[in-house]
Amino acid sequence: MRWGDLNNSTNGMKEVLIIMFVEWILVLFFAYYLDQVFTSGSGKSPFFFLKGFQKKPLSSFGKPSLGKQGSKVFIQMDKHDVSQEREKVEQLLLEPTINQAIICDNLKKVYPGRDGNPDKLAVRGLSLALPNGECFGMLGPNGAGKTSFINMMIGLTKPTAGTAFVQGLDIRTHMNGIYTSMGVCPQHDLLWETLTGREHLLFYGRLKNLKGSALTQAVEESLKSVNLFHGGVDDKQAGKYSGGMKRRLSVAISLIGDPRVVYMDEPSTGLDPASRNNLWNVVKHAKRDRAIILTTHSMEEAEVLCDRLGIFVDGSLQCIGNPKELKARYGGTYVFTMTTTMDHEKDVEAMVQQLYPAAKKVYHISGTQKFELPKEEVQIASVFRAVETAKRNFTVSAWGLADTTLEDVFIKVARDAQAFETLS
Ligand SMILES: Nc1ncnc2c1ncn2[C@@H]1O[C@H](COP(=O)(O)OP(=O)(O)OP(=O)(O)O)[C@@H](O)[C@H]1O
Repeated sequence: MRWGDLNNSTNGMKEVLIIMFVEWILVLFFAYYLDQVFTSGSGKSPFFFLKGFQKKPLSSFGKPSLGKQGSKVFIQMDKHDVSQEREKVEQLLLEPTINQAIICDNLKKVYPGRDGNPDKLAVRGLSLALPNGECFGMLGPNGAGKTSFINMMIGLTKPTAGTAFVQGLDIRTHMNGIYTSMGVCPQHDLLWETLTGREHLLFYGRLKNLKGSALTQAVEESLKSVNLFHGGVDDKQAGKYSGGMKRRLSVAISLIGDPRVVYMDEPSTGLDPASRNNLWNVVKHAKRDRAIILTTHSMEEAEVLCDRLGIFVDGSLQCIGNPKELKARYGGTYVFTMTTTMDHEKDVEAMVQQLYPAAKKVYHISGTQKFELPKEEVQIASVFRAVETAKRNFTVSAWGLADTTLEDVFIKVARDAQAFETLS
């Protein structure tokens, strides 16, 4: 066959080539469609191509947003601090500055429902701006969407809507550029059992473009900083490390190569108190000149390490601020606890009600009761006097008066958000 034979109507080659070309175009579209609908993480609705024809709503910044999950409709009302953060993001997007390490712009993640289940809205429009040198703590109950958020930021999954900018680069289009300045400590250690701690760091150091003596020095400093240098542990296979040692190695990996932005997903899980303190010192030192996003279930860790905190419940930020601000905003109460025998519970309740009629019982289990007392009314001396009188009338095994802790704030915010979710 020669090109000239295509004009010969008797061999039919021209028609065959046209059919192949048309088939190729159709199959290309079909493959693209299957990829969009079935790809893990970025899976879209089977009718995603119709979205372009739908009328787009005007900007949703700062306004309550209405959404639908399965047959359930939810109304998302931003709290004042959260809408302020949104406005800040909006402003920063209009006038970008180099000072911001991370800007999340209405980031959303929806996992398509399978087997008749409704879609899962894991992240419902997160707006957040993080300057260089800030450690931001993300707190939230299990399943709140923290890992889904981090997975989008590190390029493991694609956002369903919205986007984020890391050092000015868009996570949807410039992930390769972002990888060079990013460190990650995942929730579950991703280590090679047969490689030593030192080999892991050499490998990741090379990925970050470190070479020669700079690489050797960075690896050594890194091993020392997480206490994996002495006693030959650096040359032991990671498979033989304890859980705590693996965790410390994961943190060291996330920090090697001087990344500008680091994500740490529950970094101190499974560490004993001494190793945890050591790890906190590493993070405190590291956060001086880089932005860190850290998820944790430990309120103590959040208070020690984070400059600002966000409490994340059911895919949305419920509040944002530094730990002191949050305690002042959501606290406003002292917590009075008293333990007696069960038959004197009523006496304790009567005593508290008489002292502070606005007191609220928040916890009660076999003789131990907790009350929230309005801070502005409480006089500590009168509480002491009332307890002394009570002790003369019945046996008090233990009692205490405490200021609001971050844990109280967390429980309150999570409970209120879940109650609101149930109501709507
Ligand atoms: N690939 C997936 N497909 C469908 N649903 C998912 C997927 N990954 C997570 N989810 C759901 O999304 C929600 C958020 O999960 P995510 O793991 O992000 O929460 P989390 O806050 O990190 O929880 P934890 O503190 O337990 O790690 C959960 O309800 C989870 O079941």
